[in-house]
Amino acid sequence: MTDIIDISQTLGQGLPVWPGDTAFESKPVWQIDGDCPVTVSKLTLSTHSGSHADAPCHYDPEGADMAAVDVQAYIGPCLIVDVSGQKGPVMWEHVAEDLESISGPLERVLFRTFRTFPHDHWRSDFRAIDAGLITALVARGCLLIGTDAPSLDPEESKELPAHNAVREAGMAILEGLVLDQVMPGTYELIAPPLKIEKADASPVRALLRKIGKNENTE
Ligand SMILES: Nc1ccccc1C(=O)C[C@H](N)C(=O)O
Ligand SMILES: [Zn+2]
Ligand SMILES: [Zn+2]
Repeated sequence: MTDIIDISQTLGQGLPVWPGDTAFESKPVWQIDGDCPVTVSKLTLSTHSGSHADAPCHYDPEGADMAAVDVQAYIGPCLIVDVSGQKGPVMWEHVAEDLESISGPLERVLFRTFRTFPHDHWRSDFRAIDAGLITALVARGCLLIGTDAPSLDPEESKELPAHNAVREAGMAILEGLVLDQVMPGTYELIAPPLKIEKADASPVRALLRKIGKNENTE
């Protein structure tokens, strides 16, 4: 039985995207036929398509692009926390008990906010992460915050408090993860972004490897 869990959305036609953003499209430029030995396609997509990493330049005009971020943040031990039973923004008090039970540094934390991930429709009412929770995670040595929601902040937010708390701490961000089949617990995260110059985000193939004591570890 594999110890790898794929927590990535599938990028394909009809992928739900941020209202007004670029729809995902894959079109062949060459196709295998009598004269042509290969198929080569052209992808058209938003940098924030599906499961993706934000680059600092997405929310900070002076921020680094995707080619300049430290890839180490996206690989290493992580904690999966299930907050799908609560409503509204994810607050420190919702997760204090889970996190305080973990001794040592909490380098990466991924939050499951959906009971069932909306693979085929956009959910504008997704749950944001409260900026105070991010500040509390930074105090615990957190390098990366991840969520199954398409953003850390509410869809209509203009102030982006959560992204700004991340900016101040220099944390890494993963959004659009698929966590509804994952038991809470400790795993190894493997989710490096593509090295794209001038990009404000990059799709990732996000994977978890079972390592720690989880309810589902044999
Ligand atoms: N595509 C967009 C278009 C306009 C405003 C936001 C988005 C986002 O995708 C949000 C992004 N995922 C974020 O990091 O919050
Ligand atoms: Zn994003
Ligand atoms: Zn974001």
